Amino acid sequence: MNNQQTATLPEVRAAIDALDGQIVELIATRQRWVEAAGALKSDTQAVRAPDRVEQVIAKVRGLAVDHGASPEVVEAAYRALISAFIQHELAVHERSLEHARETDLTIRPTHGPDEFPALVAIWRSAVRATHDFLAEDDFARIEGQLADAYFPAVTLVVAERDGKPLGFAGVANGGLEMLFVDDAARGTGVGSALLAHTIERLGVTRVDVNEQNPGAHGFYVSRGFEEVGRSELDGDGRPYPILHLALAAR
Ligand SMILES: O=C(O)C(=O)C[C@]1(C(=O)O)C=C[C@@H](O)C=C1
Repeated sequence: MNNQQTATLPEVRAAIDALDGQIVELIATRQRWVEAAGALKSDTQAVRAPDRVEQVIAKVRGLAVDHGASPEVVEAAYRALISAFIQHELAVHERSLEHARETDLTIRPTHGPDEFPALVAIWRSAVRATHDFLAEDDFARIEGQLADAYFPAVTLVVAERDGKPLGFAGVANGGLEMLFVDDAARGTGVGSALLAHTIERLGVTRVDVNEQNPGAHGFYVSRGFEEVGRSELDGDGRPYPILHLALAAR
């Protein structure tokens, strides 16, 4: 093939295919750098960096002119490219946040009665957010028994981040008797980390959930539990139906 003026259509297409190979190779290299940028940024607004997008567009329009390309084509191509890269970078950024959240969590045995007030506060915040079916006097009754009766009856582990307790779980005889996460820390991996710890280290295979708490039910089912039974009344004989879940054989 000699030049664009004398080439046949198959030759033109072969030339375009060869160039696409080079362009995609360059896009792959660009992608690695964009991923590096995503991991360095602190929030999604920084990922989107609209000022930087305009800088890049101005720069490539100038380059287009220098090289005899259409600035409009180059701008349109780059806007599409960057927009796709932003979606990709947002996903990378989110994964790196998740990883950071998981790795900076510590799960440890409780320090004992000294920290029970902090754990009761977590319970209160979690139950207020998820157990709107619970009558006020039942709430007060359970709250009053946590430190004196419920905590001492289980192996109690606490999840903390930066030294601050954010959730706890209690286990007895292979049953997960309690797992609560401070409402402010919901969705940050605390519940998942506590559950994984109690399964892997404390031998949990069973958990009971209030039927009226679909969030908790969904949480356990999505992590491998299945329903094996139902009781009309809770352990104290009150009218809060309980679903019995067990870890499905793996
Ligand atoms: O320069 C950055 O900060 C990048 O993340 C790279 C890049 C790009 O693809 O050029 C991607 C996302 C931002 O919107 C800005 C620019």
